[in-house]
Amino acid sequence: MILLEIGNTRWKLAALLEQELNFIEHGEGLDNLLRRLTDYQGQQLLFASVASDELNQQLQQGLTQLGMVFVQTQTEAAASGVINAYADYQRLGVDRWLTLLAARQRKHALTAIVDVGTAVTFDLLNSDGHHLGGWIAPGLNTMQDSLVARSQRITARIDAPAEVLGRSTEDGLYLGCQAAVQGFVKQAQVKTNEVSDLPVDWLFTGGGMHYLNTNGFINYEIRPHLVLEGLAVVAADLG
Ligand SMILES: Nc1ncnc2c1ncn2[C@@H]1O[C@H](COP(=O)(O)OP(=O)(O)O)[C@@H](O)[C@H]1O
Ligand SMILES: CC(C)(COP(=O)(O)O)[C@@H](O)C(=O)NCCC(=O)O
Ligand SMILES: [K+]
Repeated sequence: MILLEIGNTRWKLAALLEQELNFIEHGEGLDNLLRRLTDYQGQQLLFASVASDELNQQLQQGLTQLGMVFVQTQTEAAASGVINAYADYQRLGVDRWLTLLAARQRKHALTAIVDVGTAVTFDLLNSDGHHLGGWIAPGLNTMQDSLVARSQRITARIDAPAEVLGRSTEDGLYLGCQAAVQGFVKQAQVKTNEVSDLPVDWLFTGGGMHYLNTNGFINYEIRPHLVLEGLAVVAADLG
């Protein structure tokens, strides 16, 4: 079965073969995705998307044209040993939901999940499988973009400067936004330690995960494909 995650910036594709997850590729844009999927014509596909209904419809049309049998998975109130914290459970992003399902399979312990993508999110899952809730903030590029859009004299750079303090607008903006992401993660650690005295397992995922400074985190893992791992859990339940 083919697994697909549609994030706000990138799609990620994997193949599930006898319960083993094999990452294929990530990319941007629906056209590129559908072109890539021509290699998998006629296969079964399970996908999750945080994109607009319009884009999801275009995707579904494209999948039908490729002869693919597809299922779109959505956030649930409870599944696979995880209980969603939201009163309005469907509003929890399906990518966040899937990271919770993946975390629960891994270990029954207090687990903190940080996804560093278009948004930066933090979610806590306790050892009973209760999702305790979480935080959402703009990610690095989203923060840069918002200041570029809302000011007159600010421009952004894409790649990381080799400095600690910016001596240009672009460097200062990048470094400041990066510090804000890092501060979000540090504050998540402070709050988590307030919630529980127990040791906490940290799972970091998302496009920016490799750039996080993990000093001060003891039990942590970088899991690049945690959302896809969650899709594999759903796939196993589908049978
Ligand atoms: N050094 C970094 N620090 C924080 N975030 C980063 C960094 N590099 C890239 N990113 C973010 O990663 C995002 C892409 O990651 P991804 O997990 O694929 O996002 P999404 O799931 O939202 O599509 C980009 O939008 C970018 O903001
Ligand atoms: C918070 C998100 C924007 C993160 O998206 P991403 O950065 O992974 O593209 C997404 O999970 C979402 O649209 N969530 C719905 C709101 C919520 O989770 O409460
Ligand atoms: K994501």
